[in-house]
Amino acid sequence: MLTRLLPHPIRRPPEGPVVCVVLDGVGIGRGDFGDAVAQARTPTLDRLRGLPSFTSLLAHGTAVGMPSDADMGNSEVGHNALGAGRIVDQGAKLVSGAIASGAIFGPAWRRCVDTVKASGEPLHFIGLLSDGNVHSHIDHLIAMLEQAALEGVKRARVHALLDGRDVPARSALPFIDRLEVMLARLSQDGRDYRIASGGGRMVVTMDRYEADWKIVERGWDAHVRGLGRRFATAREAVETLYKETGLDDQNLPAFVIADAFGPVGPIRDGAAVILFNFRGDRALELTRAFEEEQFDKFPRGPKPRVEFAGMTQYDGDLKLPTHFLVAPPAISGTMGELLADAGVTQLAISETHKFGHVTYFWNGNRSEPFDPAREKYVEVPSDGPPLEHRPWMRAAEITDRLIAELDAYKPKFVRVNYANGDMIGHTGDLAATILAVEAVDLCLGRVIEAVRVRKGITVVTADHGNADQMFDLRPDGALQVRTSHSLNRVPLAIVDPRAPGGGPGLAPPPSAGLSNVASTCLELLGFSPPESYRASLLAR
Ligand SMILES: O=C(O)[C@@H](CO)OP(=O)(O)O
Ligand SMILES: [Mn+2]
Ligand SMILES: [Mn+2]
Repeated sequence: MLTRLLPHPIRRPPEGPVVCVVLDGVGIGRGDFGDAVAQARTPTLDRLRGLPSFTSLLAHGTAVGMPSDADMGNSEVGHNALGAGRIVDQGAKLVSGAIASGAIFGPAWRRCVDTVKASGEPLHFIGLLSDGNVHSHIDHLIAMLEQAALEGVKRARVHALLDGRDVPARSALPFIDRLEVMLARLSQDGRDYRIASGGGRMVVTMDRYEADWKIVERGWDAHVRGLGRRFATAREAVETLYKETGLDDQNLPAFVIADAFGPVGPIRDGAAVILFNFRGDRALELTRAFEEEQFDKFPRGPKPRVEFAGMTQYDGDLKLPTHFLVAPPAISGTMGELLADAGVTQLAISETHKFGHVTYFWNGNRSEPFDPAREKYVEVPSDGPPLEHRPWMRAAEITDRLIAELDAYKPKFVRVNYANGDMIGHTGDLAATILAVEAVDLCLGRVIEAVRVRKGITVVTADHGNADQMFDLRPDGALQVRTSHSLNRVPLAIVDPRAPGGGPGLAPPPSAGLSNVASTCLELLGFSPPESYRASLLAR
């Protein structure tokens, strides 16, 4: 049953809105030359640091439901924690737990294995080949390959998406080598296990929020139809493409592995396909291509009649995919749902790259509004790549629209995501990332002022770090460009012009993290947070 929000005994909501601003990928770094946030000119952030209502929050590891504190944060777990007000065990943890207990090899796995044992077609695995633990983990793939061999599956094919975004920029080869050793070991006793296709995750298969279906089409052509440039091995593909394009893993073009008989692993009728990514945003479009009868996003060709399973269910509203190996994190009673139930109008706004972050992730991996009459979701269309050529992205347009909606739609609660620190941080381009942070700071200043004029409160935070750490120190002492998120803490500031000093006093509980923000926003809106939520950051 849904908890009802009750009025707070003492706190009164402001006359205007409460606006929660998520500066995606803007953490608190070491202030050194590799910290693009520290290097940027940020008068607004500087001002926030001087408020009594400024603190820092944990945004990685167990504080956001990851298996360990060595795991960095990411947008999914960060926005889940922000929206749900609790720490929920996340995909990374649920899947490794399900492997340890064997629960992953349940009914959906059975269907796949039985299908290929009956047809003689291969069991196909598609997913991100790294140990980033943001979308996937290579250990999960290897555990499933071993189990398949144990259960007598004769043929398996891996369609390997190259990462370089949650792991070092050119780290594909060690992962490929590790997989090849495993595949060679399993290709005995009449078994035939091989890599069949692949490509860089940002250009092949892993699009999100329908930013560019071409990306999925490239993957479909390579994985399903066996169409694309042919190589004898994945190592040869990657080495050749490095040399020819100069690109890093995330942007390498698609490739197909072929032998004397042609492509080794097109996906044909009678096969089974497991999408082994556990995170949904970049898995949903390929899932739709496999599951939807009517499909017009790209010329799919005849839909292969295959048994399809996702690592988990990626969308709880759309029930996609139908079959999945591991039950997704159960996240209900998010602050969006409670506010909708209480009749509070809400606006969620971002540009395409992060649109689902403030809707789908914020709402516990559900894409639909709870009450369309009281919620407005605004997507500002993003630019195409290369994003580092436009580090300001759509920050100004988001800000224009947000301010316009404060008067037109008059929402009581707003959540907005600025993508720049994260999306440009992922390119590894330090100069562009400094500009990205400056663009966001300028817009943040505009938002705070617009909210102040309308007698509202602004809450500023971030979902994880990224721009705050643009280099890693390698063991040999050399610097290496860092394209992945950081493990740093993130800022939290509340601007409430009613309070002396410009913001309320804070009393953050020990190890306060992103999951403490929802209660804080609910209190600022004049509600008592539910018992099940983590404590508010406000001093009593
Ligand atoms: O781009 C993505 O998919 C991830 C990194 O893998 O970034 P974020 O969690 O910020 O969306
Ligand atoms: Mn993010
Ligand atoms: Mn990111």
